[in-house]
Amino acid sequence: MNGLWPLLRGQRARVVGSLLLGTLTVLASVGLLAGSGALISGAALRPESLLVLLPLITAVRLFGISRAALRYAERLVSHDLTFRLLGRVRAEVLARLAQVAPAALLGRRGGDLLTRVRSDVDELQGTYLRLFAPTLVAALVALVTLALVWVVSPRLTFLLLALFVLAGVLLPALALRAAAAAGRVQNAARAELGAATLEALHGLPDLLTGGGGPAAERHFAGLLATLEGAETRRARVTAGANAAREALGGFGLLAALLLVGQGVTGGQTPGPLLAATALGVLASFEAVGNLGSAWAASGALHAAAGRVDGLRLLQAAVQDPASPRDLPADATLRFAHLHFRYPHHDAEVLRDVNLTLPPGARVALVGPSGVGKSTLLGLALRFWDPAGGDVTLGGVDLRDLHLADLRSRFAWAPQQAEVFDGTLRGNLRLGDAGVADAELLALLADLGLGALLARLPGGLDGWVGEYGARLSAGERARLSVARALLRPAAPILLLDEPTAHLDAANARRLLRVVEERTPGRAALLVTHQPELLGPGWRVVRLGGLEVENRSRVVLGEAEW
Ligand SMILES: Nc1ncnc2c1ncn2[C@@H]1O[C@H](COP(=O)(O)OP(=O)(O)OP(=O)(O)O)[C@@H](O)[C@H]1O
Repeated sequence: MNGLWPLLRGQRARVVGSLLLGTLTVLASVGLLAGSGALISGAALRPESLLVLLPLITAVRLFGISRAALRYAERLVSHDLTFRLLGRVRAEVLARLAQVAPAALLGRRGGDLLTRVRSDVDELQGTYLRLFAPTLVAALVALVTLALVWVVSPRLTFLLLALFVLAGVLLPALALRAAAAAGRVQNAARAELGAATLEALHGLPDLLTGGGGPAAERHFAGLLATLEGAETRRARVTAGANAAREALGGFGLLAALLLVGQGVTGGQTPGPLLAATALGVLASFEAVGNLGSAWAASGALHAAAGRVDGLRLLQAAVQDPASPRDLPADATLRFAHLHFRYPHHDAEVLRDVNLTLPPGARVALVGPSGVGKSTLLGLALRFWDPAGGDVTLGGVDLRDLHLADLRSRFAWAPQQAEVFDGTLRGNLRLGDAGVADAELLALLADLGLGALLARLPGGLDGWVGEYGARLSAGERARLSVARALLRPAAPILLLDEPTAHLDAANARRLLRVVEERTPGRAALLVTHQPELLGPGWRVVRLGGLEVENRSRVVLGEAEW
């Protein structure tokens, strides 16, 4: 349970309250059954003395009513605790993902991340309800039951202790061991199924048209068979353990009848205690029996905690400085003798790159595919830190600036334009939440998206679909540029191939809009179509045609 205890930090009052209520609920059940047994046999043995039984009648009623009230109160407290726990874990995990993105998340499978963030975190919400509460309540109930039984029959106490250990510790431990391998297979198959489903849904058109359908079907059939096999093996173990536990409870009942019965026939024990003890013992197994499922849950919870911790422990590629410097007023961006290689890669992507982007400058970055143009923009945004040389803003090293401050200086339109499943307006307002509709409409018209507005049912309220599926690639790219243009406070625009999906007329139009709408702001634009640029642009070639020479930067040459 070591890895799971920290989840409960700061919740001591609720944990203690819920444990007390849970224990009292089970003891009320034990009291109800034991009291009823004593009452019935008392009434049968001495029907004439009903008055003597009055306290017992009251106690039985009290146990009956209080059991429901206690259970209700216990559920309120424990569920409140559970939801607090879930809220905290989810917030922590999402905050961590935001800190380490994008570098630490690249290369991780989306489906696996989704399973961790959703299913594993959901699983962890059961830490208290499914593991801690039943275990601790069972221990407390067992102690109280053993103490009460000791008064009636010390011999029965020892036997009951042995049965409790068997039913609550040995049996679950054996069951857990027997089901462990199946549990591991089940977890792995579930994670793989989640990832494969997401990938298959995403790539469905490619699978259908590229003939990959049968292979994908076989993969899914294999995974489902593995999952089903593992689930069946676990279910068999659970069924066997449940049957054995019931048998132990029945054995406890028989032992109580036998041992206390001897006392009753010998005259040392009052008759009504026979039924009271036997039924009380049976009721106490309710709590001890729950230990089996608690143990079974413990495996899944530990696995989930491990996988969630895997996210919590992700190392960010860049850190916020301990004492950040103030943002400089000057927005000159400079790469000086820059070297960079991606983590876990030997080859340098950028080697001795020098480039200055003064305020208001327009620089177009060109060069062969894969030479590192997008990477350079990522370094300006400090997604990674350079391996050598430095990147400065207004003369201040980026590593000395608060990350949020630094990124507030850039308006970025990435190469893969990210469009969220929502309305056109919602997507545009990511750039500026307060921007008026009239301004949005004017910008869309400027960018040649008037036809999209007219076509999309609902106009600005029109739904763009998942990842902008209802838009063309060129429309998505222009939407992304519009978003960047709607961040007027950012003095530097980073535009990564915004014209890649546009025809020449629309591409020229987009570049003209960028120029007209960003007076005084600098722009670093990655493009493979420098011939479309106006005269205000300085073209910089990153690398030569040979990959070996790709670090050579030629500044300001009129190559086209
Ligand atoms: N996250 C990453 N991890 C490892 N290598 C990467 C990563 N991203 C890019 N690369 C590699 O770094 C090199 C530069 O990639 P980059 O995307 O910067 O090139 P580019 O010049 O923008 O290319 P293009 O013109 O095709 O968009 C490529 O060889 C690419 O394979």
